[in-house]
Amino acid sequence: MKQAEGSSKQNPLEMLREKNEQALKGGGVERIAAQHAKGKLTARERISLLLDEGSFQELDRFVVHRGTDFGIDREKYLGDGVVTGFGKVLGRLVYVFSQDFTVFGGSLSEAHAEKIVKIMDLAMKNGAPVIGLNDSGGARIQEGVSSLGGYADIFYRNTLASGVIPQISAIMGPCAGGAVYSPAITDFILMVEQTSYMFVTGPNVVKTVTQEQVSAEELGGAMTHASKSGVTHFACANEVACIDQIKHLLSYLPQNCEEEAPSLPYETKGDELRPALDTLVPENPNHPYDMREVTAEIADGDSFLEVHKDFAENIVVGFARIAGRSVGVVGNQPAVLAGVLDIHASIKAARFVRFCDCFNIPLLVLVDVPGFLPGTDQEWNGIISNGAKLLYAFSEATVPRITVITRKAYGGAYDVMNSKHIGADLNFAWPSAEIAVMGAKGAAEIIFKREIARSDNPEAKLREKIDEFTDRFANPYTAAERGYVDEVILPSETRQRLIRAFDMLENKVDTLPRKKHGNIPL
Ligand SMILES: CCCC(=O)SCCNC(=O)CCNC(=O)[C@H](O)C(C)(C)COP(=O)(O)OP(=O)(O)OC[C@H]1O[C@@H](n2cnc3c(N)ncnc32)[C@H](O)[C@@H]1OP(=O)(O)O
Repeated sequence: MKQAEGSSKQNPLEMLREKNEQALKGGGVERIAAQHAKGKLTARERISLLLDEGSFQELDRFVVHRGTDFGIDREKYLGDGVVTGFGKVLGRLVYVFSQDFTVFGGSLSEAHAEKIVKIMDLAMKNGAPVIGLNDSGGARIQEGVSSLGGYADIFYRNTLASGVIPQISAIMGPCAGGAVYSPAITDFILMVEQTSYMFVTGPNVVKTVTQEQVSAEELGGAMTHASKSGVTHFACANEVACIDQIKHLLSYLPQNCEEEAPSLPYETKGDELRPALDTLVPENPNHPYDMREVTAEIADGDSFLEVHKDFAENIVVGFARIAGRSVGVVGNQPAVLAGVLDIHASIKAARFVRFCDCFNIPLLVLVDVPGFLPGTDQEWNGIISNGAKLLYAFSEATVPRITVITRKAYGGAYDVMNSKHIGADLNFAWPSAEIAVMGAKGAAEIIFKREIARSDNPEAKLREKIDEFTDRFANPYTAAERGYVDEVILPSETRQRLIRAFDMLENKVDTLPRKKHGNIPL
């Protein structure tokens, strides 16, 4: 379009070009250089890595803040510290917001919040995941309560969207104060090692209040939250790895709660037997083995994506494919604490089970559990209500659910770990399975206490009673006689059975009693 002769009005196309150029600069070249110097990418660079090339449609590029206090009205940046819009990841629609630390430290103003809310509302109406790339100094200090209101608007939507569309948060810089509660409500959190941190109160406040001296990294860095608190599901070596992980994760998930997860094409070549499984469980029931090896044998190729890898390692959770189908795997891990269930393991698995159930992802549960962890620490910190979370999560899940008992299934933990009694669809057991109230030694010591004490040779008597108990209960057949186990199978045939079983359960329909919502023991 030509500018009218003699007119001082700027050519409208030129004006748009200039505005676009200005918006792309964010907080300016110096701040971008400072961002790069910290080993961080800019908001826009992150989006281009995440989305399929050319698929990004930005919204609200020219939004500016409306603050007036402390001279902030003299400093405005197009976009106001967050880049928002939609695009495709591996050909599927996603909504994204990416906070721009170069503009007021990515802090959240009322306008910034409105941009995020807009894409969240669109995502809800159109049934597609929201991905938040967080890099922010939190509430825009100059805006006061408008900013706090903006956060609450987001928290509210995070909650309403929970279980409707997948929500994924990547933490790629600071995320402090109340700001942490948006990611915390989302389904998965990923953090970048060394450049990101999350805490409700930072090291300075901690020092003032508790006199503890702690660095930001130690207090709320990626590895801290991956291993100690369990707040983050993935700790990533760098931003590129983090974004790759988001894409990988999305490939297992449906777009929303009404859809099925995408299946990859699969054609059996008749080679589903896995002979290595026949010798994987050690003969000595007290010797460990790695449940991840079982998963690797059962799943397609290297499809197992472990979630929460460094947290509560006595239970393993993650996504895998079986004959192309996306499944959620929960497995006790005999290689760590003998696979015992404790508070953290129960919480970790319960949240994962609930995610899978929200999003129609069938569950495969691998059981080798000696029971719940004893001790004052566990009791005083609530193993009762926390263990109940896992029981509740399994009991409530209506997705196809299959259990394979590889070895121990003792006591209450047998019931909890997706037993038939709490609604599992099919339960298989390996011949090495021991389904009993407790281990043979503990059981013999209790029920034959007097007989052993009276014996001339208590040690030999105990041995005899252990053998007697082992013969009677340390096997899968008593449970199989009652139909609590549907079939005792050869370990090598597990994958074959699972392919068939998940196929059979493909059209499963199950409903819960009508209610507003249940009351999970939080
Ligand atoms: C419901 C939510 C409630 C909350 O969010 S409560 C939390 C409120 N936020 C905070 O307390 C954090 C305040 N910020 C900081 O502590 C630090 O800026 C932070 C995030 C650790 C980053 O430190 P540095 O990497 O050294 O960067 P810096 O301090 O030079 O900041 C870069 C630019 O960003 C600005 N900034 C950071 N946080 C801000 C905020 N919350 N509101 C307004 N502006 C903020 C800061 O002024 C600086 O601006 P400039 O580039 O010098 O113009």
